[in-house]
Amino acid sequence: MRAAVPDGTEITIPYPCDFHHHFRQSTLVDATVKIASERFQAALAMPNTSPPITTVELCQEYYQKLTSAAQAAPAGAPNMEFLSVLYLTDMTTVATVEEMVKHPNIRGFKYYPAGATTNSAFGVTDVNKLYPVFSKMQELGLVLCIHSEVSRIEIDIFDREKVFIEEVIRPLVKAFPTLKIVMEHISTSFGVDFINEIPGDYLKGSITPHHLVYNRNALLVGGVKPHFYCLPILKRESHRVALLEAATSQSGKFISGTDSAPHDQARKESCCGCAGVFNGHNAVELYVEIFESVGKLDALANFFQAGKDFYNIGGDRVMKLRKESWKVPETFDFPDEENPDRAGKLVPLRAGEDMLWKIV
Ligand SMILES: NC(=O)N[C@@H](CC(=O)O)C(=O)O
Repeated sequence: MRAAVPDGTEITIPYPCDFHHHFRQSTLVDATVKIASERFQAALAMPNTSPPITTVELCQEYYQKLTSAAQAAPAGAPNMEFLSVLYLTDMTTVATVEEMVKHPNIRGFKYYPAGATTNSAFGVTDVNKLYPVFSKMQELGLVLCIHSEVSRIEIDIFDREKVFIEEVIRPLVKAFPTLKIVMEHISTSFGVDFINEIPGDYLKGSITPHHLVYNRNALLVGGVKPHFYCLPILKRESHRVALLEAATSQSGKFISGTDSAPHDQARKESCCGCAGVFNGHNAVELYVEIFESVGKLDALANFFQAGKDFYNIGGDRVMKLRKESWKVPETFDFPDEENPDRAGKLVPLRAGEDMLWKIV
């Protein structure tokens, strides 16, 4: 254990961005945007809404909705920037790539293997058919964000990232060496090793706070804890340690992406609970806390800046944080998306527990 810095210590970091955020749709948007705007200069909005954002038109409608919500938010950053990605399907065409590049907020595609996670039923079933799309993306400098897990039922849930790397990503990177790719929310040492192995600046890995702080014991020891269930699923301790070494390595290959994924409490605490951790309210503070725990506060700047450089987010805004504890609420009251007349609740990550760092 490293010596912790004393209470009251202040640090300054590049204003964080979140390169993987689920704002959801309908009644949740105002609340998720308000919370995110208190912490992030820019956020990449995930397109696995219901219905999914598969066209430029749907994307721009959603972008307007997010932007209006940020402007209406009483606190935080009214200038918060939203980056958009379209949901890649088997039907996506080269013409769509040519159209989307005309809109500066649209940065690329999100590739969900069909069946891999929440609202991924319209995702990709045959990656080879999309090679012409990737070729055009490479030519135009768009980003391919990938949920890097196979979804075949015979593959163990803890092995899905490892298998996907060999079956899909390695051939993809070989075929398109200058296509900008983000392996999102990597969860294993296999993801870390693969990203480190590929030279150049075209392949990045985003890492969530929960994969840095928790291993699968948080989910499974002492009873099943559904609020720690997410995809990719939390892995064993050696993988968490590898992720933390990667995030703090200052290599510029690993970037911030919270995967804040709110689901109503009733749907999480269920006999078939859905995947997703809600951390939009404390993600930055968690990154700081875990970097501090290994004596690597100095590496925060590289971690946050690497993603901003990759996605060309300019500006020299900074964020100050102080070592000062505060308590995370037990729940947040949110309208229920599926039944707006019902008062929904979200259970945040670290519900009822203390955080060690506070945004000044
Ligand atoms: N991470 C999750 O467990 N869930 C995400 C989808 C995703 O990013 O995989 C969601 O939309 O709920």
